[in-house]
Amino acid sequence: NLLACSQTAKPANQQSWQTQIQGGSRQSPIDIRSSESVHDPQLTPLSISYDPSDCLQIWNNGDSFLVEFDDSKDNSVVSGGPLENHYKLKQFHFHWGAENNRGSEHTINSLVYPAELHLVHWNAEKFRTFDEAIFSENGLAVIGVFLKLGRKHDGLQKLVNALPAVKYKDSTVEFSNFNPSCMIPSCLDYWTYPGSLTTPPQTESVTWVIMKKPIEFGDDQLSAFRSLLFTPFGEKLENMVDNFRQQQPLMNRVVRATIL
Ligand SMILES: NS(=O)(=O)c1ccc(C(=O)NCc2ccc(F)cc2F)cc1
Repeated sequence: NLLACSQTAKPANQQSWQTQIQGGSRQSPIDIRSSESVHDPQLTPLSISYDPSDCLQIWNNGDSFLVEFDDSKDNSVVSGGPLENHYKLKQFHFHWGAENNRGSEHTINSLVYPAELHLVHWNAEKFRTFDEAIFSENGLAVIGVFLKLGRKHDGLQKLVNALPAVKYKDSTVEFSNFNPSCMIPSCLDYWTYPGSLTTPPQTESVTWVIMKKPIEFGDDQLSAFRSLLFTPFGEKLENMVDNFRQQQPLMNRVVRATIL
């Protein structure tokens, strides 16, 4: 069992306030060194199919804003690639920085992106609920997509327009008919490795699938992310920025890469 412990010795790159999971051997995020990744010919393309009618609401949970999906049906699923089973989409969220030189959780050869999207799925063939899967081996599959600044992302604008309604922590707003497929890059090449949640309880239940190609979005769209607040209504205003974890030691893990 993984006990969060704040008093263990921390590797140099570990920020002091971050908990270091005691005995954690597969923590996320990591720096992906492309030259050290292993090309695995057995890695097939991901099969991603989302139903926009499963989209329910946006929730500011004080860490990020989550776009939550109805996972009671089997319409929004990912399978294939490194995944043995099909995994249902539960929510997606982002991590970003206060400035453009930081924000992503994973890095590629130490290159940082200004933001990173996480599409969070749970193994509905092996577990009955998301909460059960989150604490189980092979429980979750998270697709990571890097965001770089450039042209405005037309598909994202609908989401950006809804953010002022969830400015404060613990606010939610109804949000429907959004297809997350618009945020998946056209190139389906990816890296994959065994890891963890990047926020507490940082359980080591995640198969990570990091898309090699970033998507583009605009400065104004990133500014809208930065206008959200960590704090609830009535409390001191703290902009929701720099909600990313530091990279963790790779330890005894291999990152595999597709050859598509
Ligand atoms: N950034 S990430 O993609 O790695 C990530 C994904 C999901 C969660 C999450 O659902 N946390 C809430 C939560 C929900 C249920 C539960 F049992 C425990 C728990 F932490 C946290 C981090």
